[in-house]
Amino acid sequence: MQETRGAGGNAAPQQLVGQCSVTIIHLPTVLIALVTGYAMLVLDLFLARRSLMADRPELRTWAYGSLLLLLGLLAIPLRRWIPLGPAILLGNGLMAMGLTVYGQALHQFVCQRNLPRATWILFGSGLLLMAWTALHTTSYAYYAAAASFWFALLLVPTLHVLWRNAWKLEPSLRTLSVMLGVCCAALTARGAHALMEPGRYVDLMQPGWTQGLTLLTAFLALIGVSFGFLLANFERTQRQMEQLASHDELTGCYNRATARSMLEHLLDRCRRERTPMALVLLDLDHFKRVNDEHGHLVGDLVLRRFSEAVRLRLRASDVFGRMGGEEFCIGLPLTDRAGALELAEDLRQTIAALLMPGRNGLPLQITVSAGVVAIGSMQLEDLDTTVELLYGTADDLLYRAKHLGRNRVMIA
Ligand SMILES: Nc1nc2c(ncn2[C@@H]2O[C@H](COP(=O)(O)OP(=O)(O)OP(=O)(O)O)[C@@H](O)[C@H]2O)c(=O)[nH]1
Repeated sequence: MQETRGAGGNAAPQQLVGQCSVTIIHLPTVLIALVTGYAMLVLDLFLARRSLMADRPELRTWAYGSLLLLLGLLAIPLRRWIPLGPAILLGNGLMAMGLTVYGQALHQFVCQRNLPRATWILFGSGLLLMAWTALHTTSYAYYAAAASFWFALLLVPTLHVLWRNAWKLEPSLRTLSVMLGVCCAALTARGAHALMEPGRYVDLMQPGWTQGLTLLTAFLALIGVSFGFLLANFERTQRQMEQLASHDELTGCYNRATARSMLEHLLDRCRRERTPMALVLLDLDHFKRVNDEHGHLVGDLVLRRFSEAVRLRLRASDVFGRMGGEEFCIGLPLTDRAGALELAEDLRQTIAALLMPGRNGLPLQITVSAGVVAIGSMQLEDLDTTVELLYGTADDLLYRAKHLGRNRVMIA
């Protein structure tokens, strides 16, 4: 920023007031700062992409969007050497393409969908409108207004998707949405101002404050959006790694180690609160046959469908884990013997009634056997009652259920 000082750069402050001094933003400086900022951003994104983002295609898309914006900014000085119309068309075309690519990356990240086709149509129509403006007018104010409204409109579908979904996803997306809103507002203000006061838009480098302020705000907000997007990607990667460490990838249940420690916590809590609990061990019957006759892919599908059906029947406080292969366990807080038996029997019937698509679309049915152990406050007081012991008892009961012909529930 600098101050215009009228005639005589060393004028005293009183004189400045008399001469109505105006604070301006020095646009060449702004441009150099923005180019430097975007160059660093592009470097950061391409480096982050190499180290972390082999499986984050959205970040790769974002890196290319930033590169397009950088090239668009670098194209601005071309106005010195080539006619204004083509120079503006090239620079603004690259920037608009960069914003559209940003929209594509955000759509992929937020809702796993591509940008609506209407946005690409908007991009193409805007390019045609800019070309028409270049042919029919030499007024920079019209270029500035058309480009600003075009850029702002290109952001609207992405803003819409963000406002609807960002609050449920990674926290960084919230600040990102606000920054994108600020960018859109700054561009709209610039477009409106250019139409209302064309005299202030004779040239991009014309001294003044509105032109510089709106440009600076829009592009700085976009840099903020980019860092928000990087952070959101890191947050998602971290969440996915935590999920992988504690959950079974195929079924989404807790894995064996996590289920064990959750059951320990459950037992401790029930012991402290003197409330009953139960443990159910479930094992699919003749699962080897399913694999042999229908193939492993169908076997995997059966495991997924089975877990979904069980999960639907459970409460949020129940602990559902895959202990290995086709064996699952359920920890039931606040559940006595009768309640546990009712649930296990209910699950057995639900699974027996499930129809799944087998090889060549043939219907496939499976059954499950269960061993159930329930403990009340008496057994909880006995410190020898451990998860190991409960698990061992349920396993013996499950073995008996298998031995007696499968598709049945045995309870202690
Ligand atoms: N498709 C698939 N199969 C699995 C997976 N984990 C274990 N299995 C298979 O599950 C089968 C378990 O077979 P068994 O232990 O003989 O048990 P079963 O055939 O169910 O017999 P019973 O338990 O006695 O009724 C094996 O063929 C394993 O290869 C998995 O993640 N996906």
